[in-house]
Amino acid sequence: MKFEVIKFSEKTRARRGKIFTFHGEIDTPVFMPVGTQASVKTMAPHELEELGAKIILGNTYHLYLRPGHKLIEEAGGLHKFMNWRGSILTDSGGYQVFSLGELREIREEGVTFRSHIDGSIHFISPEISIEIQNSLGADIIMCFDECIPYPSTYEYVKNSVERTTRWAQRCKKHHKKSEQALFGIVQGGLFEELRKKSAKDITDLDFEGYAVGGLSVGEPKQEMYKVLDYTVPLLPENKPRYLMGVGSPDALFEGVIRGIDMFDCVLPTRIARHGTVFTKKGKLVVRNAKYAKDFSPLDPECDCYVCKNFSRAYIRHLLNAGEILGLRLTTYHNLHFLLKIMEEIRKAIEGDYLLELKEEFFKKFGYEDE
Ligand SMILES: CC(C)(C)OC(=O)NCc1c[nH]c2nc(N)[nH]c(=O)c12
Ligand SMILES: [Zn+2]
Repeated sequence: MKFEVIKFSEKTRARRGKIFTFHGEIDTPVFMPVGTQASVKTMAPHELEELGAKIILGNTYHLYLRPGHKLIEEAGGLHKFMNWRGSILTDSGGYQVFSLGELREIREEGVTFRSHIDGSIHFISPEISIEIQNSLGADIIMCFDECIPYPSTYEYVKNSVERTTRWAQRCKKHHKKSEQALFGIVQGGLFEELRKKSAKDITDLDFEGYAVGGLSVGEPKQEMYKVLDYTVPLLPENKPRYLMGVGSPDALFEGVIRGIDMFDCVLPTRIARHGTVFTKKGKLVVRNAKYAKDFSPLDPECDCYVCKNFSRAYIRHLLNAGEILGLRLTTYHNLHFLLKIMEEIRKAIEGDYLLELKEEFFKKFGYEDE
């Protein structure tokens, strides 16, 4: 994997860059749609390509439990199995074990947990996580870390961060496949001293990219931005920076301005399935009765396939009738909306008007500016 910064923004820490993997070029800053179980829910690969998605996420935890990483390896790896021609980043399972699996035990060696699917008992260690990600064959893989719950005591966070660093060391030692780039993950909760210690210890291990983990876990957004203000500058300028689990429109702008290059979030696809879509003028709950006879597009300012061909009334009907097409149309539009924002952000960095774009977007979307 190669990363190039093409342009530094003058008035912010934003950067316009390019990541080169075996599966193509990725313009940054980039939003990565989440395809947890080898599918970005309701979207076919050709639709993701139409939308301009260049990299998607897969999850070690889910794919290990079902259908199994060995099966996917026999299929020729995750790209082949799901017939996705772009790039893939797999998360290490750390976060998912803590949030989905019924956690049984965290030890230095690794984590024992019950599967959320059938209750069977499993054990994942840094080494096993790397082996699973090697079998899946993603272009970018993540260290096995503990995503610390919020809120947590200083003591708990300190011990956890130190173990996450030892786990990162074990991941680096165990990772042999150079065609897969291994990223380190910085933790530390909301404690500045622990974030700085984690950033130093993880960057000292020298990875191909760095993620900021343990944010967007329920803390106030302003707290998250503060952590980024003092953590991101400690990460090498010539490596990609990835803010995990973050992706509401405002957080994308705030993260880019603070020097983040990569984002992932289930939000756009999840709220789509619940009938909420993004528009330039804010969120719109299209399954709401008030749209029963609204024959205008989801977002009159949107140029996506859905907004050019279908009305709010029709999509509302589909959702209320439980028609799967409804989920597909809201998902397609929300992904277009976020991918389009990232395209506008990339252009704004190139033209040095990122802050003006943010101002205009926030005002129209209805975000009260801080
Ligand atoms: C609650 C949501 C998912 C919104 O955010 C987070 O949990 N944010 C943190 C996060 C997301 N994905 C991760 N993967 C790993 N390995 N470690 C992490 O800390 C995280
Ligand atoms: Zn649209």
